[in-house]
Amino acid sequence: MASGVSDAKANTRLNWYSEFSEPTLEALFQRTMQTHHACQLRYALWSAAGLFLAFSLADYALLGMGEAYGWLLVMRVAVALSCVALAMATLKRPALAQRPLPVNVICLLCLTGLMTTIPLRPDQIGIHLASMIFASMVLYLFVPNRFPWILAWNAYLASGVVTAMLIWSSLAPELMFTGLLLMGFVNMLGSLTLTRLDRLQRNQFASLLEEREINRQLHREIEERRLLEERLRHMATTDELTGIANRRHFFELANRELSRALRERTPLAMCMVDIDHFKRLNDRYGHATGDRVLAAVADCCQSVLRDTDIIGRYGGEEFVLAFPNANLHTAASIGERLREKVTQLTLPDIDDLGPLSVTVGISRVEAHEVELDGALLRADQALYAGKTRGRNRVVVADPQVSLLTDVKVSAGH
Ligand SMILES: Nc1nc2c(ncn2[C@@H]2O[C@H](COP(=O)(O)OP(=O)(O)OP(=O)(O)O)[C@@H](O)[C@H]2O)c(=O)[nH]1
Repeated sequence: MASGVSDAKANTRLNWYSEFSEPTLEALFQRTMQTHHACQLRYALWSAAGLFLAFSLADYALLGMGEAYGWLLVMRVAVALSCVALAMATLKRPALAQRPLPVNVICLLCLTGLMTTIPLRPDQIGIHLASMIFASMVLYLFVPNRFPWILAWNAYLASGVVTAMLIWSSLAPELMFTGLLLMGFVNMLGSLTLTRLDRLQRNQFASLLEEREINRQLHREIEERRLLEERLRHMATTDELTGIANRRHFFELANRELSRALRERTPLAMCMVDIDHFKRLNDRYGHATGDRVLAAVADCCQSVLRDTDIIGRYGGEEFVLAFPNANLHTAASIGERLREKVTQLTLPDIDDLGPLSVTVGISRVEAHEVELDGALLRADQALYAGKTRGRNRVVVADPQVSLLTDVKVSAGH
């Protein structure tokens, strides 16, 4: 995690004009800020259009209806219309707010328009200086332009206003000096404020990216841990070879069923299944084939069970099953179905496997029993009886009649 985050940090260095040094990161930042920049530019444009038009009233008051006023009015309307046009365009295409060309054309129009008022009203020095300071602050604070461009436009504004005043207004040297000092202060303050704002925004953006990266990595680690836990749980509860419950897990599930059976006074039958002559099969075909047969028999057993029945590997080639809500008769019929199915079992690529069979022992948990041991022992005894009676059969242990009864006597082999 540390390396990903430190990589992200290394990419967030800022250059002298407070943009990310990494171009792709700067592009991402610009994309993220696009709507905000477009909105900010629109406010600036609407305000500029309004101010330009509003000042035509002041022009009229000062100049009266005449040629100078006419020219001023034309200039003001032209600038205001350009501002409105760009503002409308950014509504449809917010990306325009970050394009140098449209923003700089508007800057040129507004600033030049502002300067043209000087020769037309050369005696209004105070108003010109105030307008210039106001325009300069607007450039720094409200026009979403890149810092070098903003510096360039301020330089244009300052030099233009000074030149115009030198040419058209008879400004006293000390007033000119005060004006220049004022412009210097405004530009210094504007630059500092803008770089500080830019840095703050980008640092916040970088922190957000870093936080997102940490979150992503955390999610990945949580997911990996969840998968690992799932695998461990699976390994702790499942027999690797056959995929059914291992002995410990089987008894956890079977004991839960026993508690339910005792609580609800419902029957619970137990069943032991053992593959016949498995040693012979192992000796003849090898352990690998023996393993495949074990897995196939486990699958076969599972396929005849009801949803509520439980199966586990007891050990070696022996399986243990629990049939909730099943009396001896039901359990015997499931056992018989299982035995029958195993006799039809084949392995796809082994033709001469010979007949497979299992012997099944069945018992039930008696009313007075609170543990599975007794029923398991009786199922095991029934299984043993089945083996001695010739295998490939289902034998039921019924303690009430002290009998081990074959469900159906099948030919042993
Ligand atoms: N391939 C394989 N064989 C196993 C595994 N576990 C136990 N066995 C073998 O299963 C065989 C069990 O043999 P026995 O207990 O004599 O029983 P059997 O040959 O099936 O004879 P009956 O049960 O009397 O019909 C032994 O040869 C064990 O080595 C296993 O996981 N894989």
